[in-house]
Order: sequence, then C-alpha cells, then structure tokens
Amino acid sequence: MKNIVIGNDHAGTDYKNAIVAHLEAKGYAVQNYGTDSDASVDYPDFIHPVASDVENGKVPFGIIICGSGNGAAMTANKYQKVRAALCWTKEIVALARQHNNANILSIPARFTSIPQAIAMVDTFLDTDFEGGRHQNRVAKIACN
Ligand SMILES: O=C(CO)[C@H](O)[C@H](O)[C@H](O)COP(=O)(O)O
Repeated sequence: MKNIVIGNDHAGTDYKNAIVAHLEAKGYAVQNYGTDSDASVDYPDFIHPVASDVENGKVPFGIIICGSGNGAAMTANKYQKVRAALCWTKEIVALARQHNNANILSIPARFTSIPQAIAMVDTFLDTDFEGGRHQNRVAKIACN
C-alpha cells in the first residue's frame, strides 16, 4: 500500500475530504493531519506535520490545502528537504514534478474546483522527475 500525508486549514476541508476518498479508492493509505471542520484555524498548525513527515522520509509525498495555497506552501518550504509547489493547473503540476521534483503539492482551494484539485493530485502522483539538466538545478535550491 502506498502512503501519503495530507493537511489543510478550514478553507480546504471539503477538498481534503474529496481527495482522501479518491486516494483511498485508489489504494492509498492517507494520514490526515488537517482540520476536519470549517471553523477558522491557523494553517501552519496543520501543515507542519505534513512537511515534517516528508522531511523525515516517512512518506515520499504530501498534499497541503489552504485558501490561496500560499500560506501552506510557505510553511512547508521552511523544511530543507521539502519542495512544495503551489499549483493551479495540471500542466503546472506536471512541470513541478518533471522539472522541480516537487514532493508536496499545495492546492489553492478558493481558486480551483474539487474535480480540478483531484485531477491535479492524480497528475502529481503519476508524473516522474525527469532528472538530467534539472538535477543540478534542484540540488542548488538548498541554501546550506
Ligand atoms: O493563509 C492563507 C493564505 O495563504 C490561506 O489561504 C488561508 O486559508 C486563508 O488566509 C484563510 O482566510 P480566512 O479569511 O481566515 O478564512
């Protein structure tokens, strides 16, 4: 069974629920670190556990969701081994994997639909890093 982690704030609860159901139907074991409520929360509290699991190698990939996707991505990208990509089309998702070897997908719930978000998740998980000329570039992202 493939393992994945997911986290969200109140803006992403409905999206998270749909994505979890979709991934479980595909055979994924999903660790849910997000809020399950629509009540207002602070997104870092629900994103740090996702980034920590990716940073520590517990899982290869994570999914994070907030209203714009920015706060979630900013939080996750504080971790040295995390490359969180804020994406709003499948094409950008594919490039985030092919060129940037993104290991966390950040979804802007207030600027996409649930079907589009699920399509982005599928693209994220089905697309490989191309390596080659991108390998050195990705290695140079780290600042220590
Ligand atoms: O923090 C964010 C921006 O990157 C997220 O989009 C949040 O979901 C958003 O700020 C929450 O806004 P709200 O007005 O408190 O619902």
